[in-house]
Amino acid sequence: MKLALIGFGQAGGKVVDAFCAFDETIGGHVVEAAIAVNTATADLRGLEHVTPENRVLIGQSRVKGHGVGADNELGAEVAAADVDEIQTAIDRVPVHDLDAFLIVAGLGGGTGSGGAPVLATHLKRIYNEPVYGLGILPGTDEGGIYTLNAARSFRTFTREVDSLVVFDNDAWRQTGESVESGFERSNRELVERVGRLFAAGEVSSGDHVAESVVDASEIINTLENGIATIGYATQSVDSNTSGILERVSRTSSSTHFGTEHEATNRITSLVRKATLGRLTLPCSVASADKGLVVATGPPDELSRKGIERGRTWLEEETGSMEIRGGDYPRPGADEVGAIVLLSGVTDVPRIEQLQSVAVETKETTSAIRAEQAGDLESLLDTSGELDALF
Ligand SMILES: Nc1nc2c(ncn2[C@@H]2O[C@H](COP(=O)(O)OP(=O)(O)OP(=O)(O)O)[C@@H](O)[C@H]2O)c(=O)[nH]1
Repeated sequence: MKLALIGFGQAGGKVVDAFCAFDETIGGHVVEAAIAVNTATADLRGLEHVTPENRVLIGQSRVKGHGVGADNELGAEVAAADVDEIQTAIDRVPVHDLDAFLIVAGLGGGTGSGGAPVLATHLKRIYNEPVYGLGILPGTDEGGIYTLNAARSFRTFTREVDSLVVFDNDAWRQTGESVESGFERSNRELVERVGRLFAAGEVSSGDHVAESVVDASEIINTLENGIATIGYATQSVDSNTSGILERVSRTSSSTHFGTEHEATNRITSLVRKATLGRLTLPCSVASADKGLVVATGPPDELSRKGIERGRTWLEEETGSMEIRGGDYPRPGADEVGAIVLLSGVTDVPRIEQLQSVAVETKETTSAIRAEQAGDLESLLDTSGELDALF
């Protein structure tokens, strides 16, 4: 399906940039427009795939292009004040070709954390197309202020979008990695999942169209409310071998049975792996309200029976009757994959932990501020011996 991507803040811009690069690599044709919004000039300058006219600097009169320094209330204020500048860039997007907007932001900082929910409210007011969010949670070691920002933004962003796909930096961190290379790798993992999911609903007329190909409306119907998470698993197949097997299968029914059986089992097992492996936001799968199973790979590997079995298995795991399934054929691909989208998830330990640390941070910060005000007053107190100048 066709998306207008809007990256808000540094993380948002970088992820949109990586998304565009990935979309080009796989020929996904998902990105109809890519816009980056920031309060920091330097962050916008670093982007490669967002055209200069689609880089929108906001809040110049307040922060002079230096960012909002993790103050997300200021981020929200600046976004509300300059929303017309963002709209000018969106006005250039051919909205009639769009299936949805996707606003991407790191929720721990200031600009994206505060600005993304403001933009979501604005877009919902103007357009009929769904507005999705892609929110990145900070690592637990980033400190109280990032956690507090993320918890407050998460609450607001979830309320303002049609669905918030969440990526937890904490769950995707690897030991021994520098922050920068860690982000680069996480961003690749993130855009691979989100990019392939949306590309599945964008099979163009020239592509091989399978019988049960996923349609944009199935993604839209799955992403109807609340919080969403994505799982992905792949297995290599030798495209030459699969071609040979297909040729052999035409002449030998037992080989045909063997190959089909293998393809069915492969897809079913990949659906399980994608669901039970690392999700973009780890959660209890049973709490999902809706789901979508997409099998991707060379057309002759996409067993309908496998998809159906995977779909039924996910129905049992979630207890939901709204699990959709389909395929995304990629002729010539050398691997088969399963993408699992779970939406409306409600049992998410990481969110509960984020919220309780945020509440603690808020209480501690207020106590420190009150104490500091008292301490300063007593430091300046000269028992009436000295007067202030004015
Ligand atoms: N996954 C991922 N997370 C990132 C990346 N860059 C920053 N983050 C996370 O995003 C949060 C910080 O948000 P930023 O986007 O840097 O901040 P900002 O929105 O530009 O806001 P200010 O810098 O305060 O003006 C932190 O929690 C980081 O962990 C990235 O490239 N990938």
